[in-house]
Amino acid sequence: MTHAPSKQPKFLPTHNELGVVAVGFSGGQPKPGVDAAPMALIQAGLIQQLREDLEYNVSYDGEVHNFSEMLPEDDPDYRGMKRPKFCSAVTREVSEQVYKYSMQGKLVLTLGGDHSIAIGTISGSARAVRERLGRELAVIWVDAHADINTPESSESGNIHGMPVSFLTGLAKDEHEETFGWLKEHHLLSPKKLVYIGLRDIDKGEKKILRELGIKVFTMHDIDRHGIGKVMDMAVGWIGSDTPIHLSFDVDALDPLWAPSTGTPVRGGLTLREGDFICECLAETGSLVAVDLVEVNPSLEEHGASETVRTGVSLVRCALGDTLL
Ligand SMILES: NC(=[NH2+])NCCC[C@H](N)C(=O)O
Ligand SMILES: [Mn+2]
Ligand SMILES: [Mn+2]
Repeated sequence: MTHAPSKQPKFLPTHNELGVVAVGFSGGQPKPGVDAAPMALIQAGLIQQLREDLEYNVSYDGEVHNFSEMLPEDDPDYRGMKRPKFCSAVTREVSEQVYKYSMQGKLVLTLGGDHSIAIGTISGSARAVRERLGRELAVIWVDAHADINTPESSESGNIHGMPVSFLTGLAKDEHEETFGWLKEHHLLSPKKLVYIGLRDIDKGEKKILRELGIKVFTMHDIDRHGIGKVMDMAVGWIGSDTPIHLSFDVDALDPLWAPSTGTPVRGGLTLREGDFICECLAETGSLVAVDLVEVNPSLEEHGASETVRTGVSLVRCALGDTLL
């Protein structure tokens, strides 16, 4: 295994074209405020830093999309899911935006929003990577949670706890307006998925993770092996010849570093461990997309600026800031 930073990315035609999608969406869970995260991150200087310090050529339409025009008149619970039509419509739109940037050979950064938006980001990049490169996408999902409930296994009905089940095809729906738009070319193989940081997994999710044989590095594994070894194993599992989408839920970090998030869980990653995960993935040269989700500046307000600062740091590291 080599740790040499690759200047030329493996799956992108240039090293500095970045497409940014700002998704002010909170409908995958009940707490308002997570929709304000993209603006908070941008106001903290994220995009400016990506342009000026990291020298990315950033494509960004200057808007945080809140998708209010997509709010359905009537959106009753369906199969236990809350706001199914709204989530489906928004993620479908996000999928198209990510797909377009990715087809242009740009690295895609999506700022959420709650984690349900990964239904859009990952389906868009999986499809683009298939069409542009003829390859299957791998996903590194960094989170306290597995977010792999099916509508039926979920105890909360919150769709931000379900994205991975829709993305792997474990959950499906025949109706276009409730995720039926997800087609084969949008999907991710469970063999190409690696979790890091888990520590709050629902009973039903444990069963699913075991049955699908998904690679999981829990906080216990990180304590046992150290984050360095865990990253070697994670990257080794994926292989050096596979495009990678990083989906980073800020609640993977300990609430000490990221208190302002909807479902905090104690006993998480340190800021350095989080940054290190991002650095290792930047180092692979295989990243094609990055999501940062679940920053909620209206929760634990005294910690909001710290959480935003953490988010900025994670994104900078994923985009190569700390590589020589
Ligand atoms: N993206 C998140 N923060 N997800 C938390 C999910 C919590 C719980 N497992 C649920 O399904 O409701
Ligand atoms: Mn989480
Ligand atoms: Mn999550």
